[in-house]
Amino acid sequence: MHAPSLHGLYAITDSTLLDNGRLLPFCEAALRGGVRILQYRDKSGDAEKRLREAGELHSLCAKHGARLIINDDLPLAERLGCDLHLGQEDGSLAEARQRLGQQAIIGATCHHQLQLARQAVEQGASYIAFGRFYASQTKPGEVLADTSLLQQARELGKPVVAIGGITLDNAAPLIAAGADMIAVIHALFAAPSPAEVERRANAFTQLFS
Ligand SMILES: Cc1ncc(COP(=O)(O)OP(=O)(O)O)c(N)n1
Ligand SMILES: Cc1nc(C(=O)O)sc1CCOP(=O)(O)O
Ligand SMILES: [Mg+2]
Repeated sequence: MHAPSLHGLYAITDSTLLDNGRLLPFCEAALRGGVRILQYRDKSGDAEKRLREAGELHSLCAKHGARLIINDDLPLAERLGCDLHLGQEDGSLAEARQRLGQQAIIGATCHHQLQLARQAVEQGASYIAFGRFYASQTKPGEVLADTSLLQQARELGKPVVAIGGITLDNAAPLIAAGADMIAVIHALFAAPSPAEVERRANAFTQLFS
């Protein structure tokens, strides 16, 4: 597999928005629209469903030259040979790096704190994610991150992700401030059809050119 480009639109799935058979067609539309990093984020706790869906998405991503990042679940990432995203309460980054190997992408949630990002880099994170930048429908909570954080985070030498309430209308200042990737759920997948997901993915992707 060629080296991944940690740049551009980072799409994240949502089990509510993508239920009733929408997961695969909507994700394939996002991939057609230019997504090269897709995160499987499922909070159901249904291990059988998670294994099946993640496996299907892994094959789909391979077909499109994209990477599949599993949220929260090191054993699932290890089993499928996928990449991983860990939050502050999701286990040890160092252990994940040791188990998944040097080639794996392992991302870390750093909220709005550079100190968390420094620690994550020391423990082997491939990218550092900050948020929320705007009010999020998916994950309501205080908006604490701002664009100056992105500029400072660049000095840590790892790709920087911005997340939280990002839409086509508010993404540009984050990219201008130094976000290498913008991670999006609602503004991408709360769409009425795969065609609209593809159009939105394409429009987000264009913001990076
Ligand atoms: C790219 C990216 N950034 C941040 C998060 C949030 O991770 P976490 O804080 O562990 O919260 P959950 O997503 O697990 O609810 C993320 N998933 N992806
Ligand atoms: C999963 C997640 N983590 C966040 C953080 O701040 O760490 S915000 C968020 C939800 C992102 O979804 P949307 O694009 O719909 O706002
Ligand atoms: Mg988590």
